[in-house]
Amino acid sequence: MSQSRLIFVTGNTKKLEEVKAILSDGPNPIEIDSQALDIDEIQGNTQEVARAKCRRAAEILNGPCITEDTALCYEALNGLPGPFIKYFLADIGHEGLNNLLVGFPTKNAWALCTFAYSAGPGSEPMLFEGRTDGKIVPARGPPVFGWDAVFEPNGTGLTYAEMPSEQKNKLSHRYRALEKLRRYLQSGDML
Ligand SMILES: O=P(O)(O)OP(=O)(O)OP(=O)(O)OC[C@H]1O[C@@H](n2cnc3c(O)ncnc32)[C@H](O)[C@@H]1O
Ligand SMILES: [Mg+2]
Repeated sequence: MSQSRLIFVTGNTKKLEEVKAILSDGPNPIEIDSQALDIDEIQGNTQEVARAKCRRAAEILNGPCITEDTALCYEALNGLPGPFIKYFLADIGHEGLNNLLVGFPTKNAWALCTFAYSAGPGSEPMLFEGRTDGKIVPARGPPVFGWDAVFEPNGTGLTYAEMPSEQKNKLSHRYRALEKLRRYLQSGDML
């Protein structure tokens, strides 16, 4: 069994937990080291935000690394709050995230995860996106991780917060992005 290590730069311990669980699973596990750096995030679309953060992280570490950005996008709002979800969640909470959609016929939304990999300072980050479609619902389940309690992936009848972590980690936006990153890293013998 091959074993590889990679540095994941994030200030979010719940993300780190999920990334470790997903990448260490399966026949070709990738082990993660983490660095909790506080990196300024620019304004822009999800790809611009993801690239800028990874570029900066690689400069600070002076070496290869991955970073990740998560967006929650409402169909009725043409994809907003998108990459700004962190600030919406902090300021208006689960109830506010529902109230934003009062009066709109669709509660459809998608969770979008963008991993970025840089081979080191000056090396343009590569992006790996994963998307899970669902809808925004009144909060159900333990309010442990971000907006998990108000997002119900299609076909499950459960919010992310109500699912066992093994179930979320097989259908989540993060899982889908990490499958692409894993294929890239392992196909190119990057690790
Ligand atoms: O240091 P970084 O990696 O940037 O961590 P962060 O917490 O700042 O994360 P983001 O900038 O990507 O902002 C995403 C927001 O969405 C939340 N979030 C991310 N992934 C989530 C998930 O799978 N389920 C629920 N909430 C999530 C997270 O807590 C933030 O409030
Ligand atoms: Mg952040």
